[in-house]
Amino acid sequence: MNREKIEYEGDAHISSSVDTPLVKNAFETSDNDKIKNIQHHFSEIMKELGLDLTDDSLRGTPYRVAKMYVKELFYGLNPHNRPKISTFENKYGYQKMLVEQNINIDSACEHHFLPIVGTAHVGYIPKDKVVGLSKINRLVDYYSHRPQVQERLCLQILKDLQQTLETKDVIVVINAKHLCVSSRGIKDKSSFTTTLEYGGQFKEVSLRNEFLEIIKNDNNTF
Ligand SMILES: Nc1nc2c(ncn2[C@@H]2O[C@H](COP(=O)(O)OP(=O)(O)OP(=O)(O)O)[C@@H](O)[C@H]2O)c(=O)[nH]1
Ligand SMILES: [Zn+2]
Repeated sequence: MNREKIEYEGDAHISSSVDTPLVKNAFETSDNDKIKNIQHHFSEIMKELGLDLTDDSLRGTPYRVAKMYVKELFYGLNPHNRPKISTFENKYGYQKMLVEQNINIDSACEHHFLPIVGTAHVGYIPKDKVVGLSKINRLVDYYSHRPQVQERLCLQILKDLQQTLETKDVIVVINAKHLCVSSRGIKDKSSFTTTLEYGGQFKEVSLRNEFLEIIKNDNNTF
């Protein structure tokens, strides 16, 4: 069996209080073994539901679901998958706000394992470092691909960017729809959830309002 030992030390870039809660040995099992184990358990769930696993359309589903969990939906649980964030010296001396808007959010609710879909908007005021634009989107994607609650997702993105950019002057807004609210339970199709977290200069109402004015045309259709 191909086992690789990976020491999980939490998200090196964020404080432990906003780490995703994981059991200590979460990364002692290789991806391949995780897929094999989840495949087994998911086929038991399907059988329990009365589904015929000899049917050619259903036969591959336990493997498909297992691979999707480990490699696609929850790849962000593995700290080795954190994107490499290249930063550059702020040679041009840009000192105003930079806003990366309408970043796609594809996440999953940790209470029901149902999708959370929406958009994130990230603003920051550079000090000595600027970041490659796409890296902000990549970081949002990484933290989204875990079982999440929206509040923690917002904080994880904020803390990581504050650490990476060496400035507290960061703001993160997420607008998202939770399928656990819209497609089951209360089945409210119209509501969505907004979270915002910020630090440094964004504690000032006027700067925060400037940011909120810039993002107000969020053309989110969910
Ligand atoms: N704060 C927060 N709550 C969330 C998030 N995603 C889902 N939830 C909520 O988690 C709660 C779980 O509540 P429970 O009462 O344990 O579960 P439930 O019986 O399925 O709840 P209902 O959805 O009301 O049927 C629900 O109210 C969800 O709406 C999130 O990102 N943040
Ligand atoms: Zn949920």
